[in-house]
Amino acid sequence: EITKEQQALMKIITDAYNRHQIPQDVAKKLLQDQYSAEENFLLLTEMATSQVQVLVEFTKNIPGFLSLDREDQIALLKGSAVEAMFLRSAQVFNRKTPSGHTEVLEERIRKSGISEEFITPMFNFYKSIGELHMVQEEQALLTTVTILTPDRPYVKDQQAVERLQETILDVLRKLCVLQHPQEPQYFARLLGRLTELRTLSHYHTEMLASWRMNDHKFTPLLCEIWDVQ
Ligand SMILES: CC(C)c1onc(-c2c(Cl)cccc2Cl)c1COc1ccc(-c2ccc3c(C(=O)O)c[nH]c3c2)cc1
Repeated sequence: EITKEQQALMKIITDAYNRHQIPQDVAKKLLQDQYSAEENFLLLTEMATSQVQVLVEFTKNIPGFLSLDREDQIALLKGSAVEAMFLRSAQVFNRKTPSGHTEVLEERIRKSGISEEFITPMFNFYKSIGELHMVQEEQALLTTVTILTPDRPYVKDQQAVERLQETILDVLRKLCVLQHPQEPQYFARLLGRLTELRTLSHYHTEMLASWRMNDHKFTPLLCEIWDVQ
């Protein structure tokens, strides 16, 4: 079962995950009433930029992350940003509370210049995440596992990242058994979502290329993290 130090680790990560969220005044912008493709793209760009800032702050709270090589920290952030944002936006879609963000977020994503071939897998993913009914600890740990993926491009000390990731995977596996005793393959299903995230990340690269073809501008932070412009 989960040891004392694993409990402590899970608490640190879950508290950090809940603490670092998009500011409500930024999220509320989703509710404003312009719905042109241009307006939707600008709003989503603002949300993504704010989400990346939140992600950077969250990552600093992952025990051991700041002890990694500085360049590897950057490589892990760049390599996982899109996947972490898919997980975070999936949470918004599967939130039960009538924040109203769910409908407008879906509407804006569907009408922001993303081609149908990417929209379908994207919303299939959101649905498959919803069906997992993850508790918040599982969401926080799964995002952390995604960030600590050793084989991202340009990571030098993959072993160091692997050691950190294995520590988190061990806690997540035990938590899944505790939270879903009637579903022994639940942990495997969670890890299956990480494979789906990689595919979405490849689609995302093409989404960026097609937005740029139509002369869409990104913010400096997004250009840096996504190596565009
Ligand atoms: C540059 C733009 C156009 C872009 O490119 N690819 C993607 C993109 C898309 Cl379109 C889908 C998935 C991942 C990415 Cl990066 C995006 C938009 O990324 C987003 C959009 C929306 C949120 C988002 C919204 C609301 C909330 C929320 C709340 O309401 O309380 C709490 N946290 C939230 C986060 C995050 C990131």
